[in-house]
Amino acid sequence: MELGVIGLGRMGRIVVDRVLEAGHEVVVFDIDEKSVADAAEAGAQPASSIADLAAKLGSEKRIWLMVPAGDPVDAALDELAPSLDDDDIVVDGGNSYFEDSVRRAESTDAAYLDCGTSGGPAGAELGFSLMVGGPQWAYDELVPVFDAVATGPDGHDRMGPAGSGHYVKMVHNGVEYALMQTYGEGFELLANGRYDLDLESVANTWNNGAVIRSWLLELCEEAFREEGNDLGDVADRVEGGSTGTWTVQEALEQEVPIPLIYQSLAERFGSRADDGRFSRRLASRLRYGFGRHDVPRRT
Ligand SMILES: NC(=O)C1=CN([C@@H]2O[C@H](COP(=O)(O)OP(=O)(O)OC[C@H]3O[C@@H](n4cnc5c(N)ncnc54)[C@H](O)[C@@H]3O)[C@@H](O)[C@H]2O)C=CC1
Ligand SMILES: O=C(CO)[C@H](O)[C@H](O)COP(=O)(O)O
Repeated sequence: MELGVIGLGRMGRIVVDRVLEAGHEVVVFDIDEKSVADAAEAGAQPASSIADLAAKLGSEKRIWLMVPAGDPVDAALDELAPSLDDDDIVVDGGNSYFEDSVRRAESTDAAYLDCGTSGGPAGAELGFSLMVGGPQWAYDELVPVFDAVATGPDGHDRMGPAGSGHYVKMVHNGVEYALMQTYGEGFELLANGRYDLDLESVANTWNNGAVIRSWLLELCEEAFREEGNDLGDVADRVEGGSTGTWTVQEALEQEVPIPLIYQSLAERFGSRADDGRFSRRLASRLRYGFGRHDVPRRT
């Protein structure tokens, strides 16, 4: 198969590498020329613009967008629009708001797949977990690409119609916020409690057989190993928040109580007052662990 990939940052580049590795051909574009040159060196065919990428793909285009959510997705779709028709397929693998994806699916001539992507840059070696919404035929057609980008055939599935992939990913991120918050609180109590504990050792011990073992807990272990028992200069400031905000807004609309997820989001907002809470400093460092997001540091 031949796949066009637009957006070659932390995530898009992994899509390119994994699809190439599986033996497919890849045409790439990014507004950053160096990213295009780097991907070309890895074996992809470079394009000089989105129109050029579409032209290089010929008929029955399969295109994966991995650009930041919001305006960049609409900008890319606007540029693609003159080249698309109903036997083409566009995948949005970013963290788009699900209602935007429904709108885009309705207004794009191509079949549109909204694909929630989990695993982060740090998960590249294993492959991602992909939650896909949109037409069944388009999902079926792209199974070889999803097999390559995901952990394998079990790492992806069609969730339902347009919007459902990004909806499931939105809720996934709400869960992610709450898990990070609860690990943060537990370690904050241990850090300030009765015993002088080695927190890397605690995390390691928990990761070996404990009920609460998980990848996020492995990333806690990594954070203590790399930053030190007191998290060094990691600041009490947790960035991000859009996907958690959408989750809470949706829960309010559906009248579903999700107090833990709401409280985790509130903690992030509270962190912007910078009063030095350990739990939030750990949450911030974990965002680097899985997503390679910048860690604000104490000055
Ligand atoms: N980093 C993470 O842990 C995860 C990120 N995501 C989502 O994946 C998407 C991409 O994220 P990252 O790769 O982390 O971001 P990134 O900032 O590392 O890369 C984005 C890339 O898109 C390019 N770009 C921006 N506008 C463009 C346009 N109009 N045309 C072509 N290229 C354009 C940028 O130059 C950059 O190379 C986002 O929606 C993000 O929320 C999803 C799951 C995990
Ligand atoms: O989707 C992700 C992980 O699953 C991304 O890392 C995302 O950026 C995290 O969300 P936020 O920026 O709101 O913390």
